[in-house]
Amino acid sequence: MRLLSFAVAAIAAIALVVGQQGGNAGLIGMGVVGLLLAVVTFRSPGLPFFLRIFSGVFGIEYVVFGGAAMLALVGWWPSALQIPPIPTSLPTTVGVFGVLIYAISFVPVIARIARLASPYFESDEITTARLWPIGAFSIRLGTLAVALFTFLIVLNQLQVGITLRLSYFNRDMYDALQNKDAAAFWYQLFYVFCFWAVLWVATNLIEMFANYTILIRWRQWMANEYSARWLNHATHYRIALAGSVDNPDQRIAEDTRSFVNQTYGFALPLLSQVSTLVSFSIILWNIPVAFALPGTSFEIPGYIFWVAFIYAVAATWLTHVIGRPLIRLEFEQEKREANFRFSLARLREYSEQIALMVGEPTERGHLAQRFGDIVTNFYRLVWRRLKLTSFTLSYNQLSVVLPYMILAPYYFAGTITLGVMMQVAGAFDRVQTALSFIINSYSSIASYLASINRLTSFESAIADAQQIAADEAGLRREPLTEKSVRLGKTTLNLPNGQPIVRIDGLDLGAARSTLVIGPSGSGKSTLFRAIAGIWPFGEGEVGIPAGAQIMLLPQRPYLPQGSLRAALAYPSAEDSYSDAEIREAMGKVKLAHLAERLDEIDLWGQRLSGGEQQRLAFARALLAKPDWLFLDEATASLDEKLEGEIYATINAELPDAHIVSIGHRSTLREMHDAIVTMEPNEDGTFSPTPTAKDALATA
Ligand SMILES: Nc1ncnc2c1ncn2[C@@H]1O[C@H](COP(=O)(O)OP(=O)(O)OP(=O)(O)O)[C@@H](O)[C@H]1O
Repeated sequence: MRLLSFAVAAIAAIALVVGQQGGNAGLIGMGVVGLLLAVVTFRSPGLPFFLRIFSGVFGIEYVVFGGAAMLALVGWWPSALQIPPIPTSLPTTVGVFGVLIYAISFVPVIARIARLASPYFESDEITTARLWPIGAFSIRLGTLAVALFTFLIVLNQLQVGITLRLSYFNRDMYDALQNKDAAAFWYQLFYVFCFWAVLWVATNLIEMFANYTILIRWRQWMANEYSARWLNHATHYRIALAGSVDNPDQRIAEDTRSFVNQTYGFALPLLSQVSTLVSFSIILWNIPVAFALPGTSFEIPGYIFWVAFIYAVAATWLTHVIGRPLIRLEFEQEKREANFRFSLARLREYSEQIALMVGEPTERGHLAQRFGDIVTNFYRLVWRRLKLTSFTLSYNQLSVVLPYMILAPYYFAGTITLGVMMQVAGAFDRVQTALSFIINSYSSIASYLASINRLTSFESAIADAQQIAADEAGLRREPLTEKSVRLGKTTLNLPNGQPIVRIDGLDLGAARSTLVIGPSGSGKSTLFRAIAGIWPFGEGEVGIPAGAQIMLLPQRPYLPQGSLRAALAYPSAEDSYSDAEIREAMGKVKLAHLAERLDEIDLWGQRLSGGEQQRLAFARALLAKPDWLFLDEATASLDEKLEGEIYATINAELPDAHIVSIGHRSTLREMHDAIVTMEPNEDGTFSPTPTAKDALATA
């Protein structure tokens, strides 16, 4: 912050010194200083964190660069566009300084936007772009994004220039009308207006296309990036365990979309508003109307400018006060909408179970309650928006007449012409709209900020989940050189820290097959989750044979959307196995009757019986040939005879694999070489303890 304030102060001081001497040269000087600053800050890795955080699209260098280029341009333009030079006296510097401070008040939000946006603009991925007349070419994604964005900024600035030029057309046209000068009037209309108006339309169309292109590219990248991070290292599971964020699906689908759309919908207008502000302020500043402070002969320099400035700043502040609760309300609204959608999706998923239980009335009540939540918050939102709109509407109405109220006395006294009065009214409107940009877009800013908050908290939840995984003090997975799964002194906890399983040493490699038994809720599945590496809560070490392939079959297998072949090959790709391999595996797990439907696309999770789904999971194991196979009640839906046959098949087909099962049936004991029982401890936890088969038989 200190560095930024220093930069602003430096620009202002240089403007003051050089500006006092050199008029337009002063502005060009400011521009040059700004450009230098931009070049220095441009992604220098050695810079302090505060400056580097801005090295994305909204990087401070871009803001400084944009501002500087604009000042240099304004300094140069007067001769080209007949704009009077900006006065370079002390009040001007104070004014410039004030506007910059005003802009800096947005820094904290900009910092958060930058954090979310910069990875895209720094991406090293290579992509294909198409540009007329060159055609397709390869380019770094980040470079393309920066190029497109820069192009949009330039276009945007050009549009501000055109508006500025049109304000002079406005003045000249009204003056021609007042002077009844028909030739000048038609000249203005045909030669001046037509040219600039055509250019205006053309730039808008080009901007629109470039805008949509970057929007969809950015959104695609963000959705891919968030999905990847969410799926990486079972982060999605850990986030759900920790319960730290609601509806991650909404964040990946909805919030990335609104973030990208609104970043553009907000950033580019913001930039053009700043340029508009500077250029039209110059017009206002130079209006030859004087206002002496009452009782003195001191005339306020740039009187009209100050009226517009103070009027807009005061209104912006009021809008902020009235509209601030909208941010929280918008956040809440998004959350409630997502909850409602999620309830509907769950209903669809568990449709059969609900229909069997005749749970529809309860579900209807549930849905009505969820929608009721939406409505309650919606009314709060509407009420707050009404309050805000009543203020902004009144404000906008007053803004139409205010400049005329101020200028009319000067017009009637003959100090200014009709053309000047019309131009000033236009300029006043533009300056105060630019300054009160927030006023007119507070509702959309509120939902934008809500999206930013949701994405930021999603990012930190992902980071937290990854931190737990990497936490040295927690549960660690260690690669072992020998072929064994071994746990030393280890404790497994619930997410709230309460211990559930204490292990004093457990070697699952001692026998080829081991059965884990114990009371329900004693932590058998949690033990498997810890071995699989998805349970992060606890302390100690879980030794896993290095390079070994471990497969875990749960009681309810997951069947992805798509063909039966894809379900069988999962988690490998659909075409990973030959047709013959798949059919053979199906035959071995007694699913031959489904072989003809391999390429049928269906909701297989709802089509197949529980037992068929479990056998399908065994076919997966036969195809994948893991070194270790963990079966968590994976045969619970099969009758005892079929269960015995499946175990026999697995033993025959995967003779080198270690098998560890959880199961309650006593018949399972015969199919395993060793038994581990979850024995209760005095503190309510359970400990896996090797048990002799004979002891169980006599017990
Ligand atoms: N995500 C979670 N959050 C809080 N508690 C959990 C979570 N997962 C499991 N538990 C609790 O941990 C305990 C052990 O659960 P686990 O599923 O490991 O038991 P289990 O021995 O496999 O039971 P069962 O034989 O009934 O399948 C249970 O009391 C369960 O309620």
